[in-house]
Amino acid sequence: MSDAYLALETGDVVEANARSPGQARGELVFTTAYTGYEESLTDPSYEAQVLTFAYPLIGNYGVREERFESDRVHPSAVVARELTDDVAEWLQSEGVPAVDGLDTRDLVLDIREGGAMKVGIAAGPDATPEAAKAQLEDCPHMSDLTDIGSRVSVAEPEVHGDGDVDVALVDCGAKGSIVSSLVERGATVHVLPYDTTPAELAAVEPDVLFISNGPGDPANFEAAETLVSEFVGDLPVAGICLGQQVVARALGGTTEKMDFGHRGVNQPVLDYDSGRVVMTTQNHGYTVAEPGDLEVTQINVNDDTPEGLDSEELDVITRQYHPEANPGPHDSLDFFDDVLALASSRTTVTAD
Ligand SMILES: NC(=O)CC[C@H](N)C(=O)O
Repeated sequence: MSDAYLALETGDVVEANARSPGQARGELVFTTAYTGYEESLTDPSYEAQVLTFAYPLIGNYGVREERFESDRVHPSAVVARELTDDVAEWLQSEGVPAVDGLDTRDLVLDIREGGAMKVGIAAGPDATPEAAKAQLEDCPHMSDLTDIGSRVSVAEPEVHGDGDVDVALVDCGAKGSIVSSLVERGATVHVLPYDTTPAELAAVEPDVLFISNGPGDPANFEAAETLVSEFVGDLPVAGICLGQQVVARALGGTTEKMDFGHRGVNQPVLDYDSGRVVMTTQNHGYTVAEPGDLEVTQINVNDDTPEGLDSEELDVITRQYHPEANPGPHDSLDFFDDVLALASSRTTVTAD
């Protein structure tokens, strides 16, 4: 007997098994990643979304904290064909509803055809279809979550590492492995709140301004956009995922919502300069539509959307995918070397 219900925007109610009880709502998205469930579930970019795993078995190598990208689970609920007990117990302890035992192929086709949509979920002994529908009715649009940054950012600045290059990482929901990728390469990383002001940024005396990944609509990260507009040209600027979108918007570009986005660990990206295609990890539902003052240097082979933007004149480099590769292929880790090289060459030029 089913003890969980998913109410979809299509009007369908799907029955499932409750693996972690509770009620939730959010934007229903899917990832095709077959590994990396610990990293995905702790990625702050999934805040306010309900994450469906297209791969049928999730949890077959346990749950280990070393692989977490932040200190909590961010999707508001989790959907899979089959969750192992390890993952179900972890989600229960985090109070995040989870369901399995449904045909996730159908759900993924619904999302591919109808686009990312709202969902309401009710799971557990008292769950009813009506409760799931009530959750759906209360579900806001992603773009209406205007202060989503406050749910995922540090409240106070933090410093990590003790290197020669000072990176100001504006935390719009940063993954932990972005910080560690920079620290491992010899940076001091100043993790700053998403609403940092230009004066607060200047006080850090950074060598590079780096805008992190993060959840929701990039249009809702106006403070970060202001930082880029104010400091570009004076400081090298880098960004990952939401960071690329914010940087493009600050430099005269535009962003738009995609139908169902890119979420997985095998998204092919063509680099125009080298002619090489690399495999990348991705998690985004918005894309840069117009790059403004930036040049598109990399594109997604599947749909030609911009994956890398650059301005040699302004010392800007950004990536739409996740070069920190947690989880996922390590093909693009050299992005972090490129960012730090930009900062070091700037330091030398200024000293001369
Ligand atoms: N991983 C991210 O930074 C996601 C960026 C943005 N929230 C999007 O969905 O496109």
